Amino acid sequence: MAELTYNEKRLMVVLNTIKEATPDVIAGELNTTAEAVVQFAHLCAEKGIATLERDITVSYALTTEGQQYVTFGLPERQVYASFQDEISMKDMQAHPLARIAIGWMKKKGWVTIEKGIVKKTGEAPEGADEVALREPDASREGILELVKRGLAEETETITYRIAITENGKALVEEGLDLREEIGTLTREQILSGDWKEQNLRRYSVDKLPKRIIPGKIHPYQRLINEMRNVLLEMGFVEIYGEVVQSSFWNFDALFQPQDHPAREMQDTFFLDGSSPLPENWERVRDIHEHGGTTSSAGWGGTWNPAKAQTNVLRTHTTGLSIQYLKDHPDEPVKAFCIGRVYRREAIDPTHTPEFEQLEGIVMDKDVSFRHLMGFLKEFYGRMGFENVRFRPAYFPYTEPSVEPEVYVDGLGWVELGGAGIFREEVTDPWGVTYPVLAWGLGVSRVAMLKMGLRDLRQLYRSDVDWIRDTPMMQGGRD
Ligand SMILES: N[C@@H](Cc1ccccc1)C(=O)O
Repeated sequence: MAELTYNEKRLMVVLNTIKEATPDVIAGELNTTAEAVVQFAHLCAEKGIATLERDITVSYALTTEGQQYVTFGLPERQVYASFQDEISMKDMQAHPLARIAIGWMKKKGWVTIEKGIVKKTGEAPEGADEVALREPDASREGILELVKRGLAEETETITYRIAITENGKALVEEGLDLREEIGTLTREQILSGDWKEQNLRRYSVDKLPKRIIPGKIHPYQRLINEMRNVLLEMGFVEIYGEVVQSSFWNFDALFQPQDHPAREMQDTFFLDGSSPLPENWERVRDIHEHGGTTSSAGWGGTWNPAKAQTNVLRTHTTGLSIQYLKDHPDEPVKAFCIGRVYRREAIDPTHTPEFEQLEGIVMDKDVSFRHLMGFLKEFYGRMGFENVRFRPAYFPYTEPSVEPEVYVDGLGWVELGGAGIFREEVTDPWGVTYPVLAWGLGVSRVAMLKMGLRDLRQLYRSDVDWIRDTPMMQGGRD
């Protein structure tokens, strides 16, 4: 049998003398609370040395309203007694209890009502409810009737009886070590060797504790926080922006031609509203039409301001970078943004119409493509991707453009975003003259790789088991 705790032993000693008692009585003996006694008894009962019987008794008491009727009777009885054989409804209504009484008198068959006259039927025997009003425990049927009417209330009392079993008696007869238990040792007790004399509380080291499920940050949010910290540590400032953007900032300012396929309905969520164009929008128009004051030839054709005003759910965060540059045209600029973007994608394991992007820009005198690759290597390295390489790519707003790839064990090289140096067509309208390194990446893709997910949708489901079981990432920080 498992060791008894000090408290269980004390309980057993008391039980051995009194054999059986309520928790209150034992609590008095042990100088503790009845609740504690029930708990000790429960543990002893599990060991078969005591029994714990639980008894629920239901009792009834009148409510304040019920008490008001004890002396003169229920409302229907009082009103019934207030007239002879019959009374007009109108006269009866003068009685303060008439409103409650009328329905009950009818229901109980004491009266009939015809043409505004209330007539006694001749019989109005005392009901079980009236008996219960006098003596709440006399009639169960009656008291339940009163409970229904809110005139009485039910209260449950739980009583316990604790008794000793034969095994329990035998155990106490054998003798129990009743020295007080201690759970901690002092330095003195250890030095003096006194600990050997102490009755140490036993701990079961092979028992698994109950699983504790504390609140924790969602694994995806943790990763986002981690990325944010990496960039803050690298000296970037965070920028924020609206989810709803004008086509102007989402596309035109980034030198995406107005007939670019990405601007089609099937790729972008277009909204009903529109936004006014910013100051100097004409420069963007000129760039598109003929290159404006830059060395560019532009896209040609006529640029349509109405098209640029149409609102969209942002398809990338790059529109925020260019707006930030417009407001901060002087070097140096090191800024990043983490935000949700929207694309009209069919949902499958690797595509969702909403996902997060991380975007960064660096603008300074003499920064070059090598710096861009250096920044990206540094960032990916801090995110745990040691091997990074770059493949040539195309974006309408950068030149040169690359797609960084990271090496992932088991998967090989995985594309992880886009990067490049903003074209003059993008920077010139806002008076930005130094080179701007720009890059963006899909945060959810990084999450898939880091968490080994096969299905991107897992990040957005409220799957509490997955959230609980996903460990805090290695090297992850808050
Ligand atoms: N906006 C690009 C990423 C990018 C950002 C900045 C420069 C170049 C590319 C995308 O959505 O994929």
